[in-house]
Amino acid sequence: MEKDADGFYTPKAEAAAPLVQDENKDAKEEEQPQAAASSNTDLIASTFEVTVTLADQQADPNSPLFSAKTFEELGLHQDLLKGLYDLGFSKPSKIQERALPLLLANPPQNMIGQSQSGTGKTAAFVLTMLSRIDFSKNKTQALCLAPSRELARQIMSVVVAMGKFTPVQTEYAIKDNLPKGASRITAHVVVGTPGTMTDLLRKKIIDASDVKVFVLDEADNMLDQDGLGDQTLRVKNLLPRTGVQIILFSATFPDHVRNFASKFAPSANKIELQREELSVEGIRQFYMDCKNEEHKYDILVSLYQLLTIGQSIIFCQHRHTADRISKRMSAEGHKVASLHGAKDAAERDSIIDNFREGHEKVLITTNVISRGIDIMQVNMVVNYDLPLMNERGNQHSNDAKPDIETYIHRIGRTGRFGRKGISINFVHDSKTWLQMEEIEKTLNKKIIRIETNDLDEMEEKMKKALK
Ligand SMILES: Nc1ncnc2c1ncn2[C@@H]1O[C@H](COP(=O)(O)OP(=O)(O)OP(=O)(O)O)[C@@H](O)[C@H]1O
Repeated sequence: MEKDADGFYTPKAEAAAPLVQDENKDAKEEEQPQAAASSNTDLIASTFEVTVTLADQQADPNSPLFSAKTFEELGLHQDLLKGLYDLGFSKPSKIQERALPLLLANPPQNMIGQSQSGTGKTAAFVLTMLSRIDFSKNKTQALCLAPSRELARQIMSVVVAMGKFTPVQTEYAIKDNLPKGASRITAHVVVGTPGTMTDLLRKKIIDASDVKVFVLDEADNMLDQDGLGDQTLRVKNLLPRTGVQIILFSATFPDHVRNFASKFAPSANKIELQREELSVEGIRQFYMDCKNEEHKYDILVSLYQLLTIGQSIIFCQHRHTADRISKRMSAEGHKVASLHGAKDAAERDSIIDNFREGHEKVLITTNVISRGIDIMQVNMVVNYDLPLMNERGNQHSNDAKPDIETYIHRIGRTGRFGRKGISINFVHDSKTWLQMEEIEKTLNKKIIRIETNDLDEMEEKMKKALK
Protein backbone atom coordinates (compact mmCIF):
# COMPACT_ATOMS: atom_id res chain seq x y z
CA MET A 1 0.00 0.00 0.00
CA GLU A 2 1.28 3.44 -0.95
CA LYS A 3 0.52 6.89 0.20
CA ASP A 4 -1.93 8.50 -2.21
CA ALA A 5 -1.49 11.91 -3.84
CA ASP A 6 -2.63 13.64 -0.67
CA GLY A 7 -0.11 11.83 1.41
CA PHE A 8 -2.87 9.74 2.99
CA TYR A 9 -1.98 6.25 4.21
CA THR A 10 -5.00 4.32 3.00
CA PRO A 11 -5.79 1.00 4.59
CA LYS A 12 -7.82 0.18 1.50
CA ALA A 13 -10.56 -2.35 1.39
CA GLU A 14 -8.48 -3.97 -1.41
CA ALA A 15 -6.28 -5.26 1.35
CA ALA A 16 -8.89 -7.99 1.39
CA ALA A 17 -7.70 -9.41 -1.92
CA PRO A 18 -4.15 -10.47 -1.01
CA LEU A 19 -5.51 -11.51 2.33
CA VAL A 20 -7.71 -14.17 0.80
CA GLN A 21 -5.04 -15.32 -1.63
CA ASP A 22 -2.42 -15.73 1.05
CA GLU A 23 -4.78 -17.56 3.30
CA ASN A 24 -5.64 -20.04 0.54
CA LYS A 25 -2.11 -20.41 -0.70
CA ASP A 26 -0.58 -21.43 2.54
CA ALA A 27 -2.20 -21.73 5.91
CA LYS A 28 1.20 -21.91 7.61
CA GLU A 29 2.46 -18.90 9.48
CA GLU A 30 5.49 -17.75 7.55
CA GLU A 31 8.46 -16.01 9.13
CA GLN A 32 8.86 -12.54 7.73
CA PRO A 33 12.38 -12.06 6.47
CA GLN A 34 12.37 -8.36 7.41
CA ALA A 35 11.28 -9.01 10.96
CA ALA A 36 13.76 -8.56 13.76
CA ALA A 37 15.42 -11.77 14.85
CA SER A 38 14.86 -10.84 18.48
CA SER A 39 11.10 -11.05 18.08
CA ASN A 40 9.36 -12.65 21.01
CA THR A 41 6.09 -13.30 19.22
CA ASP A 42 6.36 -17.05 19.74
CA LEU A 43 5.88 -16.41 23.45
CA ILE A 44 2.23 -15.77 22.88
CA ALA A 45 0.58 -19.13 22.99
CA SER A 46 -2.96 -18.16 21.97
CA THR A 47 -4.91 -20.56 24.09
CA PHE A 48 -7.89 -18.30 24.57
CA GLU A 49 -10.82 -18.04 22.19
CA VAL A 50 -12.61 -14.91 21.13
CA THR A 51 -16.08 -14.56 19.70
CA VAL A 52 -16.34 -12.20 16.76
CA THR A 53 -19.70 -10.60 16.00
CA LEU A 54 -19.79 -8.44 12.92
CA ALA A 55 -22.00 -5.40 12.64
CA ASP A 56 -22.87 -6.69 9.18
CA GLN A 57 -24.85 -9.75 10.17
CA GLN A 58 -24.69 -11.18 6.68
CA ALA A 59 -20.92 -11.49 6.80
CA ASP A 60 -19.19 -14.60 8.11
CA PRO A 61 -16.90 -13.67 11.01
CA ASN A 62 -14.80 -16.76 10.37
CA SER A 63 -14.03 -15.76 6.83
CA PRO A 64 -10.30 -15.42 6.18
CA LEU A 65 -11.18 -11.87 5.21
CA PHE A 66 -11.44 -11.10 8.89
CA SER A 67 -8.20 -12.61 10.04
CA ALA A 68 -4.61 -11.81 9.13
CA LYS A 69 -1.66 -14.05 9.90
CA THR A 70 0.93 -11.49 8.87
CA PHE A 71 1.22 -7.73 9.16
CA GLU A 72 1.89 -7.52 5.41
CA GLU A 73 -1.53 -8.95 4.58
CA LEU A 74 -3.12 -6.01 6.31
CA GLY A 75 -1.93 -3.62 3.68
CA LEU A 76 -0.19 -1.47 6.28
CA HIS A 77 2.01 1.26 4.90
CA GLN A 78 5.63 0.20 4.68
CA ASP A 79 6.64 2.95 7.10
CA LEU A 80 4.42 1.31 9.69
CA LEU A 81 5.76 -2.13 8.87
CA LYS A 82 9.25 -0.74 9.44
CA GLY A 83 8.12 0.61 12.79
CA LEU A 84 6.72 -2.80 13.74
CA TYR A 85 9.89 -4.65 12.79
CA ASP A 86 11.95 -2.06 14.58
CA LEU A 87 10.00 -2.97 17.73
CA GLY A 88 10.66 -6.67 17.14
CA PHE A 89 7.07 -7.51 16.17
CA SER A 90 7.17 -10.20 13.50
CA LYS A 91 3.58 -11.38 13.36
CA PRO A 92 0.25 -10.28 14.78
CA SER A 93 -0.97 -11.61 18.10
CA LYS A 94 -4.41 -13.19 18.20
CA ILE A 95 -6.30 -9.99 18.96
CA GLN A 96 -4.31 -8.12 16.31
CA GLU A 97 -5.00 -10.92 13.83
CA ARG A 98 -8.74 -10.65 14.40
CA ALA A 99 -9.15 -6.95 15.09
CA LEU A 100 -6.88 -5.29 12.56
CA PRO A 101 -8.65 -6.41 9.36
CA LEU A 102 -11.90 -5.07 10.83
CA LEU A 103 -10.33 -1.88 12.14
CA LEU A 104 -8.55 -1.04 8.90
CA ALA A 105 -11.35 -1.85 6.47
CA ASN A 106 -13.13 0.93 4.61
CA PRO A 107 -15.53 2.45 5.23
CA PRO A 108 -14.33 2.62 8.85
CA GLN A 109 -16.45 0.81 11.40
CA ASN A 110 -16.64 1.07 15.14
CA MET A 111 -15.11 -1.67 17.26
CA ILE A 112 -15.64 -3.04 20.73
CA GLY A 113 -12.67 -5.31 21.32
CA GLN A 114 -11.84 -7.51 24.26
CA SER A 115 -8.82 -9.68 24.84
CA GLN A 116 -6.81 -10.72 27.85
CA SER A 117 -4.28 -8.46 29.53
CA GLY A 118 -0.91 -8.27 27.83
CA THR A 119 -2.03 -9.65 24.48
CA GLY A 120 -1.32 -6.62 22.30
CA LYS A 121 -4.44 -4.47 22.14
CA THR A 122 -2.39 -1.27 22.09
CA ALA A 123 -0.73 -2.06 18.78
CA ALA A 124 -4.15 -2.79 17.25
CA PHE A 125 -5.52 0.68 17.98
CA VAL A 126 -2.25 2.54 17.49
CA LEU A 127 -1.81 1.04 14.02
CA THR A 128 -5.38 2.06 13.23
CA MET A 129 -4.83 5.65 14.32
CA LEU A 130 -1.57 5.91 12.39
CA SER A 131 -3.08 4.31 9.29
CA ARG A 132 -5.95 6.75 9.11
CA ILE A 133 -3.96 9.96 9.43
CA ASP A 134 -3.47 12.23 6.46
CA PHE A 135 0.06 13.44 7.21
CA SER A 136 -0.15 16.25 4.70
CA LYS A 137 -2.59 18.05 7.03
CA ASN A 138 -1.37 19.62 10.23
CA LYS A 139 -4.60 18.87 11.99
CA THR A 140 -5.60 16.64 14.86
CA GLN A 141 -7.11 13.47 13.44
CA ALA A 142 -6.90 10.86 16.18
CA LEU A 143 -7.72 11.10 19.87
CA CYS A 144 -7.00 8.44 22.44
CA LEU A 145 -8.14 8.44 26.06
CA ALA A 146 -6.81 6.37 28.93
CA PRO A 147 -7.69 6.36 32.64
CA SER A 148 -4.29 7.44 34.01
CA ARG A 149 -1.45 9.73 32.98
CA GLU A 150 0.93 6.76 33.31
CA LEU A 151 -1.05 4.79 30.76
CA ALA A 152 -1.47 7.79 28.45
CA ARG A 153 2.31 8.26 28.49
CA GLN A 154 2.87 4.59 27.75
CA ILE A 155 0.41 4.63 24.84
CA MET A 156 2.17 7.70 23.50
CA SER A 157 5.49 5.87 23.58
CA VAL A 158 3.92 3.16 21.40
CA VAL A 159 2.53 5.77 18.98
CA VAL A 160 5.96 7.35 18.71
CA ALA A 161 7.77 4.03 18.33
CA MET A 162 5.36 2.59 15.75
CA GLY A 163 5.22 5.91 13.94
CA LYS A 164 9.00 6.34 14.01
CA PHE A 165 9.27 6.15 10.23
CA THR A 166 6.21 8.34 9.59
CA PRO A 167 5.99 12.13 9.99
CA VAL A 168 3.48 11.78 12.82
CA GLN A 169 3.20 14.66 15.29
CA THR A 170 1.88 13.95 18.75
CA GLU A 171 0.72 15.85 21.79
CA TYR A 172 -0.45 15.00 25.28
CA ALA A 173 -3.71 15.98 26.91
CA ILE A 174 -2.62 15.24 30.45
CA LYS A 175 -2.35 17.54 33.44
CA ASP A 176 0.65 19.85 33.67
CA ASN A 177 2.07 18.73 30.38
CA LEU A 178 1.30 21.50 27.94
CA PRO A 179 3.81 24.23 27.33
CA LYS A 180 2.66 27.32 29.24
CA GLY A 181 0.40 29.54 27.17
CA ALA A 182 -0.11 26.97 24.40
CA SER A 183 -3.06 28.22 22.42
CA ARG A 184 -3.31 25.63 19.69
CA ILE A 185 -2.59 21.95 19.26
CA THR A 186 -2.32 20.72 15.71
CA ALA A 187 -0.64 17.38 16.38
CA HIS A 188 -2.06 14.46 14.37
CA VAL A 189 -2.51 12.28 17.44
CA VAL A 190 -3.46 13.50 20.91
CA VAL A 191 -3.35 11.04 23.80
CA GLY A 192 -4.60 11.92 27.24
CA THR A 193 -6.98 11.61 30.12
CA PRO A 194 -10.63 12.67 29.82
CA GLY A 195 -10.63 15.75 32.08
CA THR A 196 -7.74 17.50 30.37
CA MET A 197 -8.93 16.40 26.92
CA THR A 198 -12.36 17.96 27.59
CA ASP A 199 -10.68 21.14 28.73
CA LEU A 200 -8.53 21.43 25.61
CA LEU A 201 -11.48 20.72 23.32
CA ARG A 202 -13.74 23.21 25.09
CA LYS A 203 -11.14 25.94 24.94
CA LYS A 204 -10.69 25.09 21.25
CA ILE A 205 -6.98 24.49 21.85
CA ILE A 206 -7.66 21.24 20.05
CA ASP A 207 -9.73 21.67 16.92
CA ALA A 208 -11.73 18.46 16.63
CA SER A 209 -13.22 19.14 13.20
CA ASP A 210 -10.88 16.66 11.44
CA VAL A 211 -10.89 13.93 14.06
CA LYS A 212 -11.62 10.58 12.42
CA VAL A 213 -10.53 8.07 15.06
CA PHE A 214 -11.50 8.14 18.72
CA VAL A 215 -10.01 5.41 20.92
CA LEU A 216 -10.86 4.50 24.50
CA ASP A 217 -8.30 2.22 26.04
CA GLU A 218 -9.55 0.47 29.19
CA ALA A 219 -12.95 1.35 27.77
CA ASP A 220 -15.08 -0.32 30.46
CA ASN A 221 -13.36 1.88 33.03
CA MET A 222 -13.65 4.96 30.84
CA LEU A 223 -17.38 4.42 30.36
CA ASP A 224 -18.28 3.44 33.90
CA GLN A 225 -20.93 5.76 35.23
CA ASP A 226 -19.41 5.58 38.70
CA GLY A 227 -16.09 6.75 37.35
CA LEU A 228 -14.95 8.46 34.20
CA GLY A 229 -18.13 7.87 32.18
CA ASP A 230 -19.44 11.43 32.26
CA GLN A 231 -16.14 12.99 31.28
CA THR A 232 -15.62 10.54 28.46
CA LEU A 233 -19.09 11.22 27.12
CA ARG A 234 -18.33 14.95 27.22
CA VAL A 235 -15.29 14.39 25.01
CA LYS A 236 -17.35 12.41 22.55
CA ASN A 237 -19.96 15.16 22.42
CA LEU A 238 -17.26 17.63 21.43
CA LEU A 239 -16.28 15.57 18.38
CA PRO A 240 -17.89 15.68 14.92
CA ARG A 241 -21.27 13.89 14.89
CA THR A 242 -20.36 11.72 11.94
CA GLY A 243 -17.27 10.25 10.34
CA VAL A 244 -15.48 9.33 13.57
CA GLN A 245 -14.45 5.70 14.00
CA ILE A 246 -14.94 4.80 17.66
CA ILE A 247 -12.71 2.09 19.04
CA LEU A 248 -13.19 0.62 22.52
CA PHE A 249 -10.67 -1.84 23.93
CA SER A 250 -10.32 -3.58 27.27
CA ALA A 251 -9.56 -6.94 28.85
CA THR A 252 -12.88 -6.69 30.69
CA PHE A 253 -16.37 -5.51 29.76
CA PRO A 254 -18.63 -6.18 32.74
CA ASP A 255 -22.32 -6.46 31.96
CA HIS A 256 -23.22 -3.08 33.45
CA VAL A 257 -21.12 -1.20 30.87
CA ARG A 258 -21.76 -3.41 27.84
CA ASN A 259 -25.03 -1.69 26.97
CA PHE A 260 -23.58 1.75 27.30
CA ALA A 261 -20.55 0.67 25.25
CA SER A 262 -22.86 -0.45 22.43
CA LYS A 263 -24.58 2.92 22.47
CA PHE A 264 -21.31 4.81 22.68
CA ALA A 265 -19.92 2.89 19.69
CA PRO A 266 -23.02 2.10 17.63
CA SER A 267 -23.02 -0.67 15.03
CA ALA A 268 -19.63 -1.84 16.23
CA ASN A 269 -17.92 -5.03 15.24
CA LYS A 270 -17.41 -6.94 18.46
CA ILE A 271 -14.66 -9.22 19.68
CA GLU A 272 -15.49 -10.81 23.01
CA LEU A 273 -13.98 -13.20 25.53
CA GLN A 274 -15.83 -15.81 27.55
CA ARG A 275 -15.88 -15.04 31.29
CA GLU A 276 -13.84 -18.19 32.09
CA GLU A 277 -11.19 -17.00 29.68
CA LEU A 278 -10.63 -13.69 31.41
CA SER A 279 -7.55 -14.55 33.42
CA VAL A 280 -4.29 -15.30 31.71
CA GLU A 281 -2.97 -18.89 31.82
CA GLY A 282 0.62 -17.93 32.53
CA ILE A 283 -0.23 -16.13 35.77
CA ARG A 284 -0.14 -18.51 38.75
CA GLN A 285 -2.39 -17.26 41.50
CA PHE A 286 -1.53 -17.81 45.16
CA TYR A 287 -2.79 -16.67 48.52
CA MET A 288 -1.28 -16.29 51.96
CA ASP A 289 -3.31 -16.66 55.10
CA CYS A 290 -2.15 -13.82 57.34
CA LYS A 291 -3.13 -13.58 60.99
CA ASN A 292 -4.15 -9.94 60.96
CA GLU A 293 -3.45 -6.60 59.31
CA GLU A 294 -0.07 -6.21 61.02
CA HIS A 295 0.95 -9.72 59.99
CA LYS A 296 0.37 -8.73 56.35
CA TYR A 297 3.15 -6.19 56.72
CA ASP A 298 5.52 -8.75 58.27
CA ILE A 299 4.82 -11.19 55.47
CA LEU A 300 5.43 -8.55 52.82
CA VAL A 301 8.79 -7.77 54.39
CA SER A 302 9.68 -11.45 54.53
CA LEU A 303 8.89 -11.69 50.82
CA TYR A 304 11.29 -8.86 49.95
CA GLN A 305 14.04 -11.12 48.57
CA LEU A 306 11.55 -12.79 46.27
CA LEU A 307 9.98 -9.51 45.24
CA THR A 308 13.31 -8.28 43.98
CA ILE A 309 14.26 -11.32 41.87
CA GLY A 310 12.47 -9.59 39.03
CA GLN A 311 10.22 -6.61 39.61
CA SER A 312 7.05 -6.50 41.68
CA ILE A 313 3.99 -4.36 42.12
CA ILE A 314 2.20 -4.28 45.49
CA PHE A 315 -1.41 -3.08 45.32
CA CYS A 316 -3.15 -1.40 48.25
CA GLN A 317 -6.70 -0.15 48.36
CA HIS A 318 -5.80 3.28 49.77
CA ARG A 319 -3.10 5.84 49.16
CA HIS A 320 -2.35 6.14 52.85
CA THR A 321 -1.65 2.41 53.08
CA ALA A 322 0.76 2.62 50.15
CA ASP A 323 2.52 5.56 51.81
CA ARG A 324 2.57 3.96 55.21
CA ILE A 325 4.05 0.62 54.19
CA SER A 326 6.54 2.16 51.80
CA LYS A 327 7.78 4.60 54.46
CA ARG A 328 8.07 1.84 56.98
CA MET A 329 9.88 -0.53 54.63
CA SER A 330 12.24 2.24 53.55
CA ALA A 331 12.98 3.11 57.16
CA GLU A 332 13.82 -0.55 57.75
CA GLY A 333 16.34 -0.45 54.93
CA HIS A 334 14.35 -1.90 52.02
CA LYS A 335 14.39 -0.13 48.71
CA VAL A 336 10.81 0.47 47.55
CA ALA A 337 8.97 3.20 45.68
CA SER A 338 5.39 4.32 46.08
CA LEU A 339 3.07 5.80 43.51
CA HIS A 340 -0.50 7.08 43.78
CA GLY A 341 -2.79 9.80 42.56
CA ALA A 342 -2.06 12.25 45.36
CA LYS A 343 1.52 12.79 44.17
CA ASP A 344 2.18 15.61 41.79
CA ALA A 345 2.53 15.03 38.07
CA ALA A 346 6.32 15.38 37.80
CA GLU A 347 6.86 13.06 40.73
CA ARG A 348 4.49 10.45 39.28
CA ASP A 349 6.33 10.56 35.97
CA SER A 350 9.73 10.12 37.52
CA ILE A 351 8.57 7.27 39.81
CA ILE A 352 7.06 5.22 36.99
CA ASP A 353 9.99 5.97 34.67
CA ASN A 354 12.47 4.82 37.31
CA PHE A 355 10.49 1.65 37.83
CA ARG A 356 10.17 1.05 34.09
CA GLU A 357 13.91 1.43 33.69
CA GLY A 358 14.48 -1.07 36.48
CA HIS A 359 16.08 1.39 38.93
CA GLU A 360 13.42 0.45 41.43
CA LYS A 361 12.34 -3.14 41.79
CA VAL A 362 9.36 -2.89 44.11
CA LEU A 363 6.53 -0.47 43.51
CA ILE A 364 3.84 0.01 46.14
CA THR A 365 0.76 1.55 44.62
CA THR A 366 -3.02 1.81 44.36
CA ASN A 367 -5.47 1.07 41.56
CA VAL A 368 -4.08 4.08 39.69
CA ILE A 369 -1.76 1.80 37.74
CA SER A 370 -3.87 -1.36 37.90
CA ARG A 371 -4.71 -1.05 34.22
CA GLY A 372 -2.66 -1.17 31.07
CA ILE A 373 0.84 -0.64 32.46
CA ASP A 374 3.18 -2.87 30.49
CA ILE A 375 6.51 -3.67 32.10
CA MET A 376 7.80 -7.04 30.96
CA GLN A 377 10.13 -7.59 33.94
CA VAL A 378 7.28 -7.52 36.43
CA ASN A 379 6.94 -11.15 37.46
CA MET A 380 5.11 -10.68 40.71
CA VAL A 381 1.98 -8.85 41.80
CA VAL A 382 0.88 -8.74 45.42
CA ASN A 383 -2.65 -7.84 46.41
CA TYR A 384 -1.77 -6.49 49.83
CA ASP A 385 -5.44 -5.49 49.97
CA LEU A 386 -7.90 -7.28 47.72
CA PRO A 387 -9.59 -4.91 45.27
CA LEU A 388 -13.09 -3.96 46.40
CA MET A 389 -16.02 -2.46 44.58
CA ASN A 390 -16.05 1.27 44.73
CA GLU A 391 -19.63 1.76 45.79
CA ARG A 392 -20.18 4.33 48.48
CA GLY A 393 -19.78 2.79 51.90
CA ASN A 394 -19.17 -0.62 50.40
CA GLN A 395 -15.45 -0.79 51.06
CA HIS A 396 -15.97 -0.68 54.79
CA SER A 397 -19.18 -2.61 55.02
CA ASN A 398 -19.12 -6.21 56.09
CA ASP A 399 -20.34 -7.51 52.79
CA ALA A 400 -17.99 -5.46 50.59
CA LYS A 401 -17.81 -7.14 47.22
CA PRO A 402 -14.54 -7.91 45.49
CA ASP A 403 -13.91 -5.93 42.34
CA ILE A 404 -13.32 -8.77 39.91
CA GLU A 405 -12.43 -6.54 36.97
CA THR A 406 -9.79 -4.66 38.93
CA TYR A 407 -8.43 -8.00 40.16
CA ILE A 408 -8.02 -9.20 36.57
CA HIS A 409 -6.28 -5.99 35.56
CA ARG A 410 -4.02 -5.91 38.62
CA ILE A 411 -2.73 -9.46 38.20
CA GLY A 412 -2.43 -8.76 34.48
CA ARG A 413 0.52 -6.43 35.22
CA THR A 414 2.52 -9.64 35.16
CA GLY A 415 2.47 -12.52 32.67
CA ARG A 416 2.60 -10.10 29.74
CA PHE A 417 2.55 -11.44 26.21
CA GLY A 418 2.88 -15.10 27.09
CA ARG A 419 5.39 -14.69 29.92
CA LYS A 420 5.03 -16.38 33.29
CA GLY A 421 4.02 -14.45 36.39
CA ILE A 422 2.85 -14.84 39.96
CA SER A 423 0.14 -13.11 41.91
CA ILE A 424 -0.24 -13.38 45.68
CA ASN A 425 -3.33 -12.36 47.61
CA PHE A 426 -3.11 -11.55 51.28
CA VAL A 427 -6.17 -12.63 53.23
CA HIS A 428 -6.37 -12.00 56.94
CA ASP A 429 -9.95 -12.45 58.21
CA SER A 430 -13.24 -14.08 57.34
CA LYS A 431 -14.30 -11.11 55.23
CA THR A 432 -11.23 -11.21 53.00
CA TRP A 433 -11.51 -15.01 52.79
CA LEU A 434 -15.02 -14.74 51.42
CA GLN A 435 -13.96 -12.05 49.00
CA MET A 436 -11.14 -14.21 47.69
CA GLU A 437 -13.45 -17.19 47.38
CA GLU A 438 -15.79 -15.11 45.29
CA ILE A 439 -12.93 -14.11 42.98
CA GLU A 440 -11.91 -17.76 42.68
CA LYS A 441 -15.47 -18.84 41.90
CA THR A 442 -16.17 -16.12 39.39
CA LEU A 443 -12.97 -16.72 37.47
CA ASN A 444 -13.17 -20.48 37.91
CA LYS A 445 -9.49 -20.60 38.66
CA LYS A 446 -7.81 -22.20 41.66
CA ILE A 447 -5.92 -19.85 43.95
CA ILE A 448 -3.23 -21.91 45.66
CA ARG A 449 -2.23 -21.57 49.31
CA ILE A 450 1.35 -20.81 50.27
CA GLU A 451 2.38 -21.18 53.89
CA THR A 452 3.42 -17.96 55.51
CA ASN A 453 5.86 -19.63 57.89
CA ASP A 454 7.90 -21.63 55.43
CA LEU A 455 10.01 -19.29 53.37
CA ASP A 456 11.85 -22.09 51.61
CA GLU A 457 8.65 -23.73 50.44
CA MET A 458 7.39 -20.37 49.35
CA GLU A 459 10.51 -19.68 47.34
CA GLU A 460 10.46 -23.10 45.74
CA LYS A 461 6.79 -22.83 44.75
CA MET A 462 7.32 -19.42 43.30
CA LYS A 463 10.41 -20.29 41.33
CA LYS A 464 8.58 -23.31 39.92
CA ALA A 465 5.65 -21.13 38.88
CA LEU A 466 7.96 -18.80 37.04
CA LYS A 467 9.74 -21.57 35.10
N1 LIG B 1 2.72 -8.76 17.58
C1 LIG B 1 3.53 -8.59 18.60
N2 LIG B 1 4.78 -9.13 18.60
C2 LIG B 1 5.60 -8.99 19.67
N3 LIG B 1 5.28 -8.33 20.81
C3 LIG B 1 4.06 -7.78 20.87
C4 LIG B 1 3.13 -7.87 19.77
N4 LIG B 1 2.00 -7.22 20.12
C5 LIG B 1 2.22 -6.73 21.37
N5 LIG B 1 3.44 -7.06 21.81
C6 LIG B 1 3.99 -6.71 23.15
O1 LIG B 1 3.15 -7.29 24.11
C7 LIG B 1 3.10 -6.51 25.27
C8 LIG B 1 1.67 -6.33 25.73
O2 LIG B 1 0.95 -5.53 24.82
P1 LIG B 1 -0.13 -4.47 25.27
O3 LIG B 1 0.43 -3.59 26.34
O4 LIG B 1 -0.66 -3.84 24.06
O5 LIG B 1 -1.22 -5.42 25.92
P2 LIG B 1 -2.75 -5.12 26.21
O6 LIG B 1 -3.52 -6.19 25.55
O7 LIG B 1 -3.07 -3.71 25.89
O8 LIG B 1 -2.78 -5.36 27.78
P3 LIG B 1 -3.69 -4.67 28.94
O9 LIG B 1 -5.05 -5.29 28.84
O10 LIG B 1 -2.99 -5.04 30.20
O11 LIG B 1 -3.71 -3.20 28.68
C9 LIG B 1 3.79 -5.18 24.92
O12 LIG B 1 5.07 -5.16 25.53
C10 LIG B 1 3.93 -5.22 23.42
O13 LIG B 1 5.09 -4.55 22.98
